[in-house]
Amino acid sequence: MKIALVGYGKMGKIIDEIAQKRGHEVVARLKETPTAENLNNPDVVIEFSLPEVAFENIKACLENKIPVICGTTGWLDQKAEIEKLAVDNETAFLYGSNFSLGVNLFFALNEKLAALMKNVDEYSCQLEEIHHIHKKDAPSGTAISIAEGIIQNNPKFDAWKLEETEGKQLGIFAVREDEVPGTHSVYYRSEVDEIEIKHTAFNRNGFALGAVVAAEWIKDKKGNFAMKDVLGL
Ligand SMILES: NC(=O)C1=CN([C@@H]2O[C@H](COP(=O)(O)OP(=O)(O)OC[C@H]3O[C@@H](n4cnc5c(N)ncnc54)[C@H](OP(=O)(O)O)[C@@H]3O)[C@@H](O)[C@H]2O)C=CC1
Ligand SMILES: O=C(O)C1=N[C@H](C(=O)O)C[C@H](O)C1
Repeated sequence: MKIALVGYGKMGKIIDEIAQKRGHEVVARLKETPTAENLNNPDVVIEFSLPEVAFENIKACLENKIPVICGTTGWLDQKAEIEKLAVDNETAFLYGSNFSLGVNLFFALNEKLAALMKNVDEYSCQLEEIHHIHKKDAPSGTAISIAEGIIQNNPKFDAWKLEETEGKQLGIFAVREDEVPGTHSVYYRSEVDEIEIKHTAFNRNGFALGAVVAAEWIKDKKGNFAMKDVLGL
C-alpha cells in the first residue's frame, strides 16, 4: 500500500519505519500543508502533526478523496466538520486519540468500571495524565477519551475540566515531565481506600503500529470510524 505521512516529527518517523517493515511504500513525508502534488498519489494518509494545522491538513486530503488516519490531538472542536467532509467526498476518516492496543483495551475497562461506579456513592473520581515537556495540548487527547467514557457511563458526571472542579465536573490533572511518552490513570478514592487503573506507554512504538494497522484496515472503506472498529472492541 502507498502511504503519505503528513507531519514528520517524533511520530511520523517511527510510523515510517514500521510501515516499511510491514511492506508498505512511503510516498510522501510532509512538514507542510498537503496538496494533490506533494501527496504523490497515496492510498492512505497518516496525519500526526500539530493541533493548529491538523484541520487544514485533513480537509485537503479528504477533498482529494484520500482516506485519512489522524492521530493529532487538540483540534477536536472541528471534528464534526471533518466527518461531514469525509462523507461528502465519499472517502474515509478515522481519528484516534491513542492508537495503541493497550490504551484501547484500557478504554473498554474504564467504561466498565465507570458503569459499576454509578450506584456507589463512597468514591470520588479523578484523572491524571503525564507527558513529555514538548506536548502542545492539555489535557491529552487520550485523557479526554477516558473522561468521555466515564461521562457516558456514569450520570454523576456531565463534563470534564482541567484541575479544580465543581458540581458534576470530572477533574483531569495534566503533568508535563521529562520525556515521558504517555501515562494515564483513573483514580476512585473513598475515605478508606483507592482503586487505580493505569496505562503506561514505555515508548511510541505501540502508537505507531496501531496507526499503520488502522491505515491497512481503512483502505477502500468509506465513512467515519474509530480505533475500536479496527480492533473489534
Ligand atoms: N493518537 C496517538 O496515538 C498519538 C498522538 N500523538 C499526537 O500526534 C501529534 C504529533 O506528535 P509528535 O510527532 O510527537 O509531534 P512533533 O512535534 O514531533 O511533530 C510534529 C510534526 O509536524 C510538522 N509540521 C509543522 N507544520 C506542519 C504542517 N503545516 N503540516 C504538516 N506537518 C507540519 C512538524 O514540522 P517541524 O518540525 O518542521 O515543525 C513536525 O515534523 C500530536 O498532536 C500528539 O499529541 C502523539 C503520539 C500518539
Ligand atoms: O503528544 C503525545 O506524545 C501523545 N499524545 C496523545 C494524546 O494526546 O493522548 C497520545 C499519547 O498519549 C502521546
